Amino acid sequence: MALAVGMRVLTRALHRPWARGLRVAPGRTGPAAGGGDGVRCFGSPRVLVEPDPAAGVAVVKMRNPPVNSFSLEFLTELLISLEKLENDKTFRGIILTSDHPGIFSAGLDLTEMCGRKPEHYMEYWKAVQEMWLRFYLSNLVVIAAINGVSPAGGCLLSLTCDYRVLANNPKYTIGLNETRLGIVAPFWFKDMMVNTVGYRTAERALQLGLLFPPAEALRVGVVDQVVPEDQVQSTARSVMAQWLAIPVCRPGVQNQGLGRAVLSPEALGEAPSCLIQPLAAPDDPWPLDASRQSAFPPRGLPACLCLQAPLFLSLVRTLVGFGVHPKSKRISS
Ligand SMILES: CCCCCCC/C=C/C(=O)SCCNC(=O)CCNC(=O)[C@H](O)C(C)(C)COP(=O)(O)OP(=O)(O)OC[C@H]1O[C@@H](n2cnc3c(N)ncnc32)[C@H](O)[C@@H]1OP(=O)(O)O
Repeated sequence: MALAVGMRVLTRALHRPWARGLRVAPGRTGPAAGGGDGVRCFGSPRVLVEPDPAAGVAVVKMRNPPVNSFSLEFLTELLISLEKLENDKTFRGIILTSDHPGIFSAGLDLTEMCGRKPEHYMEYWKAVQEMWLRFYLSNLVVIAAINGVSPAGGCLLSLTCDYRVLANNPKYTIGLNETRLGIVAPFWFKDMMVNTVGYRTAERALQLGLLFPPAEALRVGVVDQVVPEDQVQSTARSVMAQWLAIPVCRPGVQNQGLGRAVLSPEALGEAPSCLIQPLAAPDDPWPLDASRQSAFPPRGLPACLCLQAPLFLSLVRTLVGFGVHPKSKRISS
């Protein structure tokens, strides 16, 4: 299904340039609807924040219809909301969830990744990395209340969180399914998965592009808890209370060398360039660029998803040499 949707979205974006600015839902700007107990919600058109100052917690709801894909606008608004909460000493934790039960997030916005100028890819990719780094390194406790399907980038976002609660609905699959779209998950996606589920499970999951239904997701450890759909929020709240009972939970974990293993200072320094340079340098345009698709058409893949040779090499390195990347060594050591 994901492959079919990927093909459909990419084809549409390539053939209908007017559709590229789609999916912006009008929403409340600035201070929004009043929350419970007289506390006001705030946020932006695509991100709703429901603060609970008494608990020191804010619920951050993604609302970028139809599928909460990571458009540039959405990523920007999400990061602004995170920053606001981090700068407000009232808050120590956030619960990240979707405003549209059924879809947590469809991941990267496929229309941002084709038919655009190289500068756009650069900007978009930086925003994706920024999202990953900022959530992963946030000084707030972040609990994911996953109330819908969560493929690819949606899964990555949840992997940046300290704890994942998934609603028990067989439709709510989660995983890094990039290979099914004919693209390769960047090494830092892979590293996050390795950190979470272990080497062998991650290897198989990424190679086959597995999307795990809840029971399986719990078994392999992609999520920490599976609960009935109507208990996702309350469970996330109780888990949060547990975390906030620890005086220095997030920094404490970092200091113990747990959980944030991927991000050594060198990795942080390298992260932005290692993907942007190979993918968006002037002589190496974005691999999904329609004008370059003929260079490497792997058999069996749709033309709109064909990979360029450099990316193919990277794919081979990921799939065949899984674990030989220097950052994998860093994780396993
Ligand atoms: C080459 C280098 C690349 C490097 C990047 C590598 C890392 C990539 C990470 C990613 O995240 S890639 C994106 C992966 N995402 C997916 O595989 C999800 C695809 N979508 C789905 O499977 C389904 O849409 C859904 C999320 C399960 C929802 O299904 P539902 O039946 O409820 O809705 P649909 O009718 O399928 O979709 C509604 C609407 O939304 C559009 N859409 C879906 N996904 C995306 C997306 N990721 N980006 C942009 N738009 C998306 C879909 O086309 C429909 O649009 P319309 O046809 O209604 O206009």
